[in-house]
Amino acid sequence: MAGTRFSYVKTFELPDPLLPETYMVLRLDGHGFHKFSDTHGFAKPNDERALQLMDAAAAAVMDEFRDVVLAFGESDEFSFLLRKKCTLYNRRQSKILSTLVSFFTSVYVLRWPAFFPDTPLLYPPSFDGRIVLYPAQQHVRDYFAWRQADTHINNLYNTTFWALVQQGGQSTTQAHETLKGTVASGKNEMLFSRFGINYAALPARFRKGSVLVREVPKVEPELDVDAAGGVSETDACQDAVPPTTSAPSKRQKKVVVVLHEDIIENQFWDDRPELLA
Ligand SMILES: Nc1nc2c(ncn2[C@@H]2O[C@H](COP(=O)(O)OP(=O)(O)OP(=O)(O)O)[C@@H](O)[C@H]2O)c(=O)[nH]1
Ligand SMILES: [Mg+2]
Ligand SMILES: [Mg+2]
Repeated sequence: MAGTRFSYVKTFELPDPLLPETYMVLRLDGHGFHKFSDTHGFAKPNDERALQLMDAAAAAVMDEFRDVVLAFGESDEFSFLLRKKCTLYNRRQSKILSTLVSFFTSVYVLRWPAFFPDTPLLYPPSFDGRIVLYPAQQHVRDYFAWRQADTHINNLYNTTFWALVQQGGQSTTQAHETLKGTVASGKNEMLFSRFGINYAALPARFRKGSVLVREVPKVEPELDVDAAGGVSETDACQDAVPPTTSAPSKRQKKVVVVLHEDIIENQFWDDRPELLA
């Protein structure tokens, strides 16, 4: 259509390049998942199937987009770190954002039946997204620390809240009242003394969220891929290396693994200097 009298409209389309040499963090979040989780009967406070489905969709994003070097997920959100030198789509913001968010959403829908075999998807889920640029390594560290601290705060609150309701017989209004003004130690104590729950013993997935990185598997990957390709905890999400019993060799391929470990302290980052290279 170039050259027609209509083509001037193209000049209204503005470029939206992202600043070069900066870390890109893309965060997506389920739209109206309070309702979506209720409608689809998610377990409270944490639904393992739903969290695993989020992990599977995020792993698929990492398989598709090699510039994504790290992902962190909790609840209905996932954050993706794209490497500093990334030139994907010439760093056009709307192109990167819309493509990754729609890809994630498609995989979420495509894989739904594998994780919820007995629950039909009743309406289409959607995810919003944003990209934030961070100039320094410390910002990236602090960003991911912020999200993991949020995971812990929310999970401790939600675990105590639902224990008060489900085991303690309180109404949701009463449970909110009970928790008003409490600090972390108070909630831990309440969980233990009233409900016999040792918070630290709860699944790490719930307490720490999901951390996805590419790694040469330390052990033979458990190809726990069910009929529809579902993945499970700590597993290879990408094409697995051929089974071997020998030490990792150069021929072994990195795969996306799902971890549930601390990313606030230095250890995680010291072990993986390539993430912030
Ligand atoms: N029962 C249950 N609910 C969950 C789980 N994960 C997420 N949710 C729900 O999803 C919500 C996510 O929070 P938000 O993203 O702040 O809220 P939202 O309803 O998605 O609203 P917007 O993001 O603003 O569109 C939580 O408040 C829960 O209601 C889960 O594992 N189990
Ligand atoms: Mg949401
Ligand atoms: Mg959310």
